[in-house]
Amino acid sequence: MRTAYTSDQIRAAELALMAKLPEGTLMGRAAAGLAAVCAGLLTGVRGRVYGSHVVLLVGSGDNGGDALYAGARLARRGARVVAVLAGSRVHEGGLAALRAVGGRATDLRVPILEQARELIGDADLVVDGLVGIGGSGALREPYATLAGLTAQASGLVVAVDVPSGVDASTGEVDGAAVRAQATVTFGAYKNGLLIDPGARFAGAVEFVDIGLGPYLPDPDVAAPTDEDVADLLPRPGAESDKYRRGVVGIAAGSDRYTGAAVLAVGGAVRAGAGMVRFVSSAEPVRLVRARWPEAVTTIIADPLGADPIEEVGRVQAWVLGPGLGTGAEAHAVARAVLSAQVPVLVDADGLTLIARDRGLLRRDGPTLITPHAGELSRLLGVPRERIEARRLEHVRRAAAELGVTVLLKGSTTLVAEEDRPVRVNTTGTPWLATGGTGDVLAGIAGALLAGGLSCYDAASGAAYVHGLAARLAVRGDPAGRGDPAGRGDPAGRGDAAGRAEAPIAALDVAQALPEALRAL
Ligand SMILES: NC(=O)C1=CN([C@@H]2O[C@H](COP(=O)(O)OP(=O)(O)OC[C@H]3O[C@@H](n4cnc5c(N)ncnc54)[C@H](OP(=O)(O)O)[C@@H]3O)[C@@H](O)[C@H]2O)[C@@H](O)CC1
Ligand SMILES: [K+]
Repeated sequence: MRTAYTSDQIRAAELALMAKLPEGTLMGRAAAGLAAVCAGLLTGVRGRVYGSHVVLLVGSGDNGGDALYAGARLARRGARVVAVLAGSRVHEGGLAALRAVGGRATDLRVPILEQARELIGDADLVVDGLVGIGGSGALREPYATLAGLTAQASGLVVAVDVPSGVDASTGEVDGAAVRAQATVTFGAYKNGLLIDPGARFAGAVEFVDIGLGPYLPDPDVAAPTDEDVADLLPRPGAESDKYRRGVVGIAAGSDRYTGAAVLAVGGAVRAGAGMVRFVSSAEPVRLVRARWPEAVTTIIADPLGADPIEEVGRVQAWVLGPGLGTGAEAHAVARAVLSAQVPVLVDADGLTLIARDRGLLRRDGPTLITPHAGELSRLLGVPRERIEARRLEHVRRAAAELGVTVLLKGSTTLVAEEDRPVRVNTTGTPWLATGGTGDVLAGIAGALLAGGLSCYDAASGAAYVHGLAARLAVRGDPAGRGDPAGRGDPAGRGDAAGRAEAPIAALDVAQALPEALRAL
């Protein structure tokens, strides 16, 4: 599990560790790690460090100090290093170290932005040491303009600890921020490096161990890895039969919306459900039977009757909602499904129904909801843009207010449950933003719930394999990866290895699931 922390958590751990070490030790470790990463990148691009132009953007705190000491190390290897002193103060020790090895600082008599514009444009490497975990709120001037100027850099941009302008604790970006190709982070991951929009600004994250590990508390956020997900996925044993592997019921589709049902059933079948029981009206049942003969289907004879799902037989978990519709009949089906005591996943139209009738959530079994920002907006009465900008805050709020497990879909999918670290999904690709992929995800998570996983594990496991399958489908990449940042290219142009990407349809994701599961 890759764990991440808030600024306050990191600071407390640093204080405890610092108390045991001579002054300056931690900054020394941080700067050495930062310089090593920068040297490696420069060597990769130019063949050597010697003679390269390096510009340090230096704020008034220790983040600037790290940049200065790292700059001194690069200057010792022959780089031409200039520090842009942007703050009212500067880390004196760092500046002295840089000057001692021939590094320069900007002339304080000439307007800083004038000098910076030219320097940044010509640099092989810009090191962003404006603010780190001490930053709060939108960047003030001149930092904001300097951060904006890095977008015009023709060379590499490397952020120190966290890109300036990204809130390290939340990933929120309020105004200008540095967009880095790489971020060198010290001691532990910060939440903002994993959660969008901040994560998009960080580029590839390089971790430098400064010995903080034993002093860190329980994490605030955690990102499962291949091994974590492989460990939690149910695997059939010799004793398994279809019932023990888990029967998932899917109540989805309507005569008007049939595709969502086919996709949700596909997700469940391909993710390894022991059996899928599909229940709906006649037309979706006909189409599901045609596409997935594995599913056992039931046509609801009387949606408004006493128990519309009475005929369905035993299931260990339900998926409710994709394409279900939002009328009186859909509401009656939702009420019947939610009155079962097994885990229920609520998605799509099911979310519209519970937004209108919160009483549906008062139930005995565990509930997992899987909204995107728009659906969560209706559930919480908060504008969609606000949710997109503050994903961590709102996924937690939804879990607390609704008393359910929440999977918030989007560019970084988050899973929240009260009193647990928020799980962040690191697989996926921007190509997943296409109709129907959410229905496949619901089917996968339903299969995992029926297989006995908790809502928390089923949601994060499903998001992970769904994202891996999507990458496979997009790239034809047998390992489903090939991207050092572990993320798709935000511009959707291709991964770091230059493999071409192609658009995918939701069914492609379902079809790629077995290969994704094999790759784990
Ligand atoms: N502690 C450790 O053991 C280690 C810490 N390490 C490093 O220290 C970093 C933390 O250093 P830090 O605490 O000095 O804060 P930092 O991030 O440099 O920024 C503080 C200054 O920024 C300013 N400022 C704030 N918000 C702003 C805004 N919106 N817009 C503009 N300015 C803003 C504010 O300036 P002021 O307003 O006071 O002039 C404030 O003084 C950490 O990220 C890591 O890199 C490593 O060396 C490893 C060991
Ligand atoms: K920074």
